[in-house]
Amino acid sequence: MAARVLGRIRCGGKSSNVPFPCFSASINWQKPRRPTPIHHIRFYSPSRIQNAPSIGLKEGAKITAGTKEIPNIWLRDNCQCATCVHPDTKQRLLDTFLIPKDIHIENTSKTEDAIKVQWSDGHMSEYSKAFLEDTARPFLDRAIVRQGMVPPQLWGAEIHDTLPHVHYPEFGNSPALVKSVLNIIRTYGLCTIAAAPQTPEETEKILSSIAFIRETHYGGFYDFTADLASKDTAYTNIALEAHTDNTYFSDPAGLQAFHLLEHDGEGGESLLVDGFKVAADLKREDPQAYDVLARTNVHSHASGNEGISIQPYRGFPVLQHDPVTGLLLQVRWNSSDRAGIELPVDEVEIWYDAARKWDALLKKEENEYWHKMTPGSILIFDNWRVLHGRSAFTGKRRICGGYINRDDWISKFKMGYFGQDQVMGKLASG
Ligand SMILES: C[N+](C)(C)CCCC[C@H](N)C(=O)O
Ligand SMILES: O=C(O)CCC(=O)C(=O)O
Ligand SMILES: [Fe+2]
Repeated sequence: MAARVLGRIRCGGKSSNVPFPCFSASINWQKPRRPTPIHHIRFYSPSRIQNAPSIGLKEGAKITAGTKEIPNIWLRDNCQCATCVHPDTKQRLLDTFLIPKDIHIENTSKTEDAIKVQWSDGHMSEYSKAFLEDTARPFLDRAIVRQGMVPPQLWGAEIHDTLPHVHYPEFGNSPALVKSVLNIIRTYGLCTIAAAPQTPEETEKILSSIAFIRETHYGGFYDFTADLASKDTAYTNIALEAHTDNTYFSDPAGLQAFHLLEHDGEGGESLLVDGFKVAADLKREDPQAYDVLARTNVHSHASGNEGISIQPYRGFPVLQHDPVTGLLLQVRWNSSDRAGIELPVDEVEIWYDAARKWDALLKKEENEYWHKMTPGSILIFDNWRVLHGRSAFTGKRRICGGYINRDDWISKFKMGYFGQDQVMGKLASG
């Protein structure tokens, strides 16, 4: 039976009898109903938030939010009481598919900021007004807490004069330090911890208080010089153009940290570029090139080390957007680690033309922030937004630091910025 079902699956446009199902893009259910709307680069701005939809009760006992009727199955499934959601683990205890298909409201009572519902299956639920209001907000507003969005401050070379930083002696290694650092990074894409202890041990402790440090084929917490300990140009003294790290991972590290511990030679200046700012420039100057970089998947690899060739499970565009809200979420750019471009070979020039424009903007003097790192100053930046590089150098140059996963630092950021109650309150409806 299973074989017959598989046999009907279309594979690469043809019927296939292979025992492994493979799905081609021509299968209808895979097609989005509308093409992805990335014709606009959007950044979240609080002024865009619309007024809360009004919550009402409709004849036939339906709860309404604005003009929308909230389906009873959704409401019952998202009851937040202690028998439906485990109070400690916050996981659903309710078996959704035991809810009768014809579940309906027997009775309601309204207080100032909540609605109590008596269900036809005998259960009682209470929904806060805020919870119900969120259900009918536009997707972009609903994504704010979930995606930890704050209005970004875009910057160029002028950030030199006002480099976002916190002063370590003011905080020590405390939760307040982490909270301030993450708030700054979420806004600017980077933060420096000034006057920090100049040891790898203390640097590791500070980074670990954000979240655990990611292990990669380079190790965990890193402490490196130009000795080719790993076969990657980072471990040489040659110049590195602006890039994001880990383009060869399916899930590139979210944060990256550098703490220069020593340098006794010349050069080795650090370069930082705000990828979101440059994306906004490209969008304005050449929307078509922007679109090509947003839609063309590119592959990447890390293959220098014996027995290793890391490649992501699929190609990703240079400018990665949320398919529903259109928000720019991630920049992936490392020309050194680039592999295949997912276009028919006779069409790849389209990508090169677009990438050339992007590259030229990245290299504009007004977008490049150059500085020399010094011991005691820990630089932490958002590797999904800010590109980094360095000039060639001589002498011994030693840097320590680490990677932190995107989901882990955003979790920490959200808990600090919005607070546990808001984050939990938006799980179902936000
Ligand atoms: C940071 N650390 C020294 C560990 C490694 C650097 C790896 C650099 C690599 N080409 C990339 O772009 O990801
Ligand atoms: O040496 C530097 O300043 C940075 C090297 C680099 O790009 C990296 O380690 O990811
Ligand atoms: Fe790098």
